[in-house]
Amino acid sequence: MRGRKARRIPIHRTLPALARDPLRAFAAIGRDTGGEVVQLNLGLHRPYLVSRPEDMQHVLRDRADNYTRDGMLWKPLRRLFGNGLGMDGPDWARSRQLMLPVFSARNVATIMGELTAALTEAVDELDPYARAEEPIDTRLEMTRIIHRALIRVFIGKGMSTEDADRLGHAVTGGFTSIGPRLLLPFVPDSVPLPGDGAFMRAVRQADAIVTPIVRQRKREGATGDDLVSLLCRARDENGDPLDEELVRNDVVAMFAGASETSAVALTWLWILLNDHPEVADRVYDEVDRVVGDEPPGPAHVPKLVYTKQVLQELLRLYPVGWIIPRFAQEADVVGGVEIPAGSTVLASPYLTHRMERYWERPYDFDPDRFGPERSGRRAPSSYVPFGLGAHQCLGSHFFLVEAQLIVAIVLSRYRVRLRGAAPVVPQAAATLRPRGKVEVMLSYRSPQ
Ligand code: HEM
Repeated sequence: MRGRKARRIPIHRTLPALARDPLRAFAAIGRDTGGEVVQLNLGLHRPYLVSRPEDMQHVLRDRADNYTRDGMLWKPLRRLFGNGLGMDGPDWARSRQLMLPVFSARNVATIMGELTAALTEAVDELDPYARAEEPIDTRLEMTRIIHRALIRVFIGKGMSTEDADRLGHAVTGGFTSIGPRLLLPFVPDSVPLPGDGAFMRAVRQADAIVTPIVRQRKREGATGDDLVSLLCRARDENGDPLDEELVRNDVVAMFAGASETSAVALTWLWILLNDHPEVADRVYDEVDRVVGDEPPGPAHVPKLVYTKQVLQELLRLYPVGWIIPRFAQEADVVGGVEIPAGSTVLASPYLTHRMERYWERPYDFDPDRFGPERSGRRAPSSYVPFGLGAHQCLGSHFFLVEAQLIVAIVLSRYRVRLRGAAPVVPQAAATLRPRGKVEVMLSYRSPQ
């Protein structure tokens, strides 16, 4: 099968613009090319950019065997995740198979009570800020709340809240410090780059926290139904238990996949509600109507319909996983364009979600797009915040349920206002996050 050579977006156009404001440059390329597969000329590094729904399907789903997690992003991350869930190959396939039931809608329903308790206790810790009328650092607090939930429902006993926070910092530190290796994927591991030391410290810290828990769980017989026990009890194709390192790798990969993404998405939430008061009013009204004077809990989740639409639209406009890099093992043709073996392919949900062909007024924040009347008209794979195909996010349902609960718990107690008047702009790092610190003020909605 032959295709045409990719149109090259030249270095003088891409590099300065990408360095100044990668997202704006990215969006402009997407607009100009109408979703055609193009090659970015970044000097030594020349990745292919993919965004049309059918091309996303090809790369991430239909030919997932050819487009693997290697090269850009994944090569440096391998040192943190090791083999297993965070990577590719037989260890990944086994771990994914093992973990699928944990993330099923049925299992998420059974852990929802525990999840609500963990989230409610974590939100309680915001009370002193509301009483003292002091701002909270949204990203830090959302991260803390998410860590509390993750340890309670997935890791079980054995990890203290301090260790969960330290593991979270290690993972976030790991993601931040691999920045230079992300930008310079052609530099061999043997050549030191800034950030390497911090990254390796993060890897050692993750080991020091998770490995003793795995050892202890194995010693005690791993009878619980948390994720660590499940992995400790699992057998490989020869009937042997998974080794300690593989269990450690899967726990770190799950924690990393769940915490940074969820915390960043929930930070965007308060910004968007602040910028769109008419949407915020509807969310407050829905929480009041559905939850009333009861403590928010699992029974309310299916009724928080508009809240879910807001979360879905938030992930359309700001897909936290804005690019999903892959490495072409063999030559292929995508969207009529030749992809040589060994190329980096960047599948970009950020661009897919901004294509006018699939989205009316794509730059507007409009949660009604996800209402029952308009959802049915959506083209397949035009909404991909959780990826697609073989590696599609395991935690997407869990995230939406968790976020609906957080919104219900927070908004039934407090009115949330963003501090400062300057508009918040996105920053493209390993995740698509708001640039700088985002602070909010909480005030009680009813007298205390
Ligand atoms: C806003 C929240 C989230 C977003 C935007 C998100 C996004 C994604 C994306 C785009 C992928 C695909 C990566 C790829 O194809 O290489 C992915 C994979 C994954 N996510 Fe999520 N995620 C979120 C929350 C979660 C949560 C809460 C969990 C777990 C509790 C989780 C666990 C995972 C795992 C384990 C994978 C790897 C699956 C595999 O490789 O087979 N994610 N996520």
